[in-house]
Amino acid sequence: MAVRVGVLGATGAVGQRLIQLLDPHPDFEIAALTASDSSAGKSYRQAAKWRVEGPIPDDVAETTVSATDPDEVPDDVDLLFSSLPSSVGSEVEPAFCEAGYVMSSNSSNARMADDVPLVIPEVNADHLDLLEVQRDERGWDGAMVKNPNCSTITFVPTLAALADYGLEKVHVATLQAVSGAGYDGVSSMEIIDNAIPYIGSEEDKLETESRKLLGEFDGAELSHDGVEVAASCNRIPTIDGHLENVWVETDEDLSPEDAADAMASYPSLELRSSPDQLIHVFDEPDRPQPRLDRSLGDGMAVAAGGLRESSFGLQYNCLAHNTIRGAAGASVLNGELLLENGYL
Ligand SMILES: NC(=O)C1=CN([C@@H]2O[C@H](COP(=O)(O)OP(=O)(O)OC[C@H]3O[C@@H](n4cnc5c(N)ncnc54)[C@H](OP(=O)(O)O)[C@@H]3O)[C@@H](O)[C@H]2O)C=CC1
Ligand SMILES: N[C@@H](CC(=O)OP(=O)(O)O)C(=O)O
Repeated sequence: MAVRVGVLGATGAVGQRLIQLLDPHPDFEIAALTASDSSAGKSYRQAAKWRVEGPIPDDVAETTVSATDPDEVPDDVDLLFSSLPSSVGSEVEPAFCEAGYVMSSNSSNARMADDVPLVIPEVNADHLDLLEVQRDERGWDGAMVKNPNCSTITFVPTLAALADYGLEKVHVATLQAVSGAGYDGVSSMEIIDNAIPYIGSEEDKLETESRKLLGEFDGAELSHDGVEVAASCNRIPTIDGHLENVWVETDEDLSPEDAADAMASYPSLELRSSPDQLIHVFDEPDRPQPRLDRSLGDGMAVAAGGLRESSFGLQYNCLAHNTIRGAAGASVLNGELLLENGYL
């Protein structure tokens, strides 16, 4: 029987992607949609400005949107996907977990909390057991797992593939699509014929979340990895797909050929939304590119290319679809991991 799920922030850009992924999902059934008080009481069709490709699923379109309040979500909903603004998430997500709901959240609040697992299933699925510590410490029947920032999700799988060579220092420069800022985030006058070398708080997220993801959980505590990460984040006028330039210094010698093998053979998982191949490695020096490569693995794969030696160690480019692998798809994958691990 399908697990009954709800979407918090269902009318937003990421909420719409969540609905696209959850509506046909064989293990999940959408049973609640929430948004702000101004949307509550309206049908989803009235409340949401639907901006993703394809129509609103019929059953979703006529569902009444609720306020984002634990009392408004039916008790028989077992799993919530949250795509709320982080300022709202920090207020309301803990209340849902306290009320007994298990939550897979995409919002950035609490990602770095010691007792909150920050998970990319292919990289650190074992961190999910931090939920036992979380429940002990917070006295929750529910639970909260987070996925990382979309730019973090793009480069961390490639680092995980190289971890056996001993990661020392990483430099990463991003070229981020406008959808990452949300529909109203960057105006056309700002971004057309332009690039903006600043995205608020983004660099810190890449530098800190990556070390948490690559850290070790000993069953009681999570230690962050010691790799040094420096990030520079830029907004460019693509619609979807974050492209990143990465330089990696390792303890052991690492040739571009060995790095390509390590990435191409890095295992995917057998969760429903896992891509068959997690990291696609291109031989062509001008790939990956956002428009051509963001939909690999239905938007759930990572692409890498341009692997070469540089005076700062190995250099390469990587790419992922920011609103699928980097946001909604990442939350769904964590939901599937929660299901597989008996948390639902
Ligand atoms: N866009 C992207 O690519 C990515 C976004 N994220 C993160 O995901 C989250 C959502 O982003 P995005 O979908 O772009 O944001 P949007 O602004 O498009 O959507 C926000 C959603 O939250 C609801 N909401 C806003 N204020 C409140 C409130 N006070 N109480 C309850 N619900 C509220 C909105 O409802 P209403 O329609 O009624 O206003 C809407 O459903 C953010 O934390 C963002 O940082 C992460 C990665 C990528
Ligand atoms: N800041 C990201 C999107 C985002 O909302 O990230 P986060 O989930 O860390 O808030 C971007 O601009 O592309």
